[in-house]
Amino acid sequence: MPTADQRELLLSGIRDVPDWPEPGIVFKDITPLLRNPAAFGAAVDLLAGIGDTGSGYDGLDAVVGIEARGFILGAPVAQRLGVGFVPVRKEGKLPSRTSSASYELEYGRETVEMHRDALSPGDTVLIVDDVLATGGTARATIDLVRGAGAQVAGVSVLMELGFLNGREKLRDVTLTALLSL
Ligand SMILES: O=P(O)(O)OC[C@H]1O[C@H](OP(=O)(O)OP(=O)(O)O)[C@H](O)[C@@H]1O
Ligand SMILES: Nc1ncnc2[nH]cnc12
Repeated sequence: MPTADQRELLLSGIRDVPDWPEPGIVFKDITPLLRNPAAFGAAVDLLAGIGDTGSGYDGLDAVVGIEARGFILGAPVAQRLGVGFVPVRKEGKLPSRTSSASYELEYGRETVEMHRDALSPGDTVLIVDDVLATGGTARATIDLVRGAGAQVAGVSVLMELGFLNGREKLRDVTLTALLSL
């Protein structure tokens, strides 16, 4: 988990954009964080479990990242931990045979897909994304991973929007949110 200084660094890179993508939504924009190498690096290390209180997730076979912002964070986390990366994509983007799961978002409905041969039974993965809001995206991803016979070591997100209670949908996994907003 972040130290007080790391928390400030991460927070300084997250910008509120009111009424985007639709009226009433306050969008948490992480592009300033990505632009700042110190903040981006801290986010990657902390999502990988590397920090004051840990030396990184052990025993993983892959990191699963969720399109699109989960790719930006998840791929370097995989590299940091020395494992491969599995993309979970929005419907119709993956070229080979897929499994799919649908869910509701704060703003609309989505389907996510994963290649059927991306994971093997018995694999253990860490799921990475930027935001946990209603929890629908993470829930669907967990279900895809488990549907492949793999295990979820944890779900790590940069921030959790506590007022949306996404955590309630993820009671059966270890959820790590670097920030609760
Ligand atoms: O907890 P939930 O309510 O499911 O919401 C969280 C998801 O919403 C955002 O993705 P979005 O679908 O907006 O896609 P993007 O990363 O392509 O912008 C965010 O990156 C998470 O994946
Ligand atoms: N308010 C929000 N800001 C950024 N990403 C999100 N994903 C779902 N809700 C979001």
